[in-house]
Amino acid sequence: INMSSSVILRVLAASVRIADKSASLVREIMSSGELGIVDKGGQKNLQTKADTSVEKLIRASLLSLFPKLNVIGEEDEALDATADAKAGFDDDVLNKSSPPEYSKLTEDQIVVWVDPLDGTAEFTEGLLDHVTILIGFAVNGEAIGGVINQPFYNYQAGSQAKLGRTIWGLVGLGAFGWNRSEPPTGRRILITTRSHSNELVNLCLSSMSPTAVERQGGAGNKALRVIEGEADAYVFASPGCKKWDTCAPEAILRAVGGQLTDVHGSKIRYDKDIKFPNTGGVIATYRDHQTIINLVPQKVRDELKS
Ligand SMILES: Nc1ncnc2c1ncn2[C@@H]1O[C@H](COP(=O)(O)O)[C@@H](O)[C@H]1OP(=O)(O)O
Ligand SMILES: [Mg+2]
Repeated sequence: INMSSSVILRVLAASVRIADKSASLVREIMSSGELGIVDKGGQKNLQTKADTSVEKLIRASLLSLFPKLNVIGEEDEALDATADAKAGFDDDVLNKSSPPEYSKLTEDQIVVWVDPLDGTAEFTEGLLDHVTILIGFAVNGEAIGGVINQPFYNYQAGSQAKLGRTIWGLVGLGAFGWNRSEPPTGRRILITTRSHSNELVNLCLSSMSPTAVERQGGAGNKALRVIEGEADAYVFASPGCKKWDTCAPEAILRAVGGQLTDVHGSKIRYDKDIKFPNTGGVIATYRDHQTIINLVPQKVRDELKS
């Protein structure tokens, strides 16, 4: 390992590898057929064996290498000392040079937001391409870097296709592992939740005169669809999403020039002592963010305070 790389690049390089190992674990659990589904209470708020095992793996691996990181995860599992911490470092990440603003960051300044399995409801229903593993990095309350691993990418493309992919990014450096198809002008495809909908979510969507509304699981998945040009905005007028759902997606969107904010257009904060829910909802775009924000109806603004 190149110890001359900045801390943020080393943390990212390790996280890319850790996310890869996590993806193998998720695929193993899926093929075992024993998902171990637990209802955490509320609307489609599920947990499986994959959520807990992956969170343990990510937490133990990161902390063994970088003990001073602040790691916050959805499942809040106790550290598992048996998790194999030797995932290594991704060379493609280490070979980049750090943007100057982050070159002097120290471990203790980085807050890591982990969603071990985003799109759990869809995972249990076999909608496998909606599932992602999210590792996001925040500094001074801002999402600056992240990894999105899609463990079942290509699962319908035949047995020759390589299963799974990793997208990673850092603000000021860019994001890697994605492909954009430029959408036709004038189109407005909105993408939103399929398992956490309600009247307010639907009111917001219908106020935006969409060309079409797509309903898919996962915050990571929906952000990727926006980045790659399959949808024009991810719109979720509900407080159900948490910081670990949005940190990595927001950082990667920002790294490619996009935005992810609440429905008021205000930045989401990721400080280590912040409350978990994104009470102001979520809107993400690759471009023309303010155009979408301006279409949010007053009732939604009133009900979703930042
Ligand atoms: N009402 C809710 N209760 C629990 N989790 C929610 C709720 N709404 C959204 N989420 C979380 O936000 C993410 C994005 O929501 P959606 O997939 O519905 O668009 C989901 O993957 C889910 O995380 P997770 O699947 O990790 O539990
Ligand atoms: Mg999630």
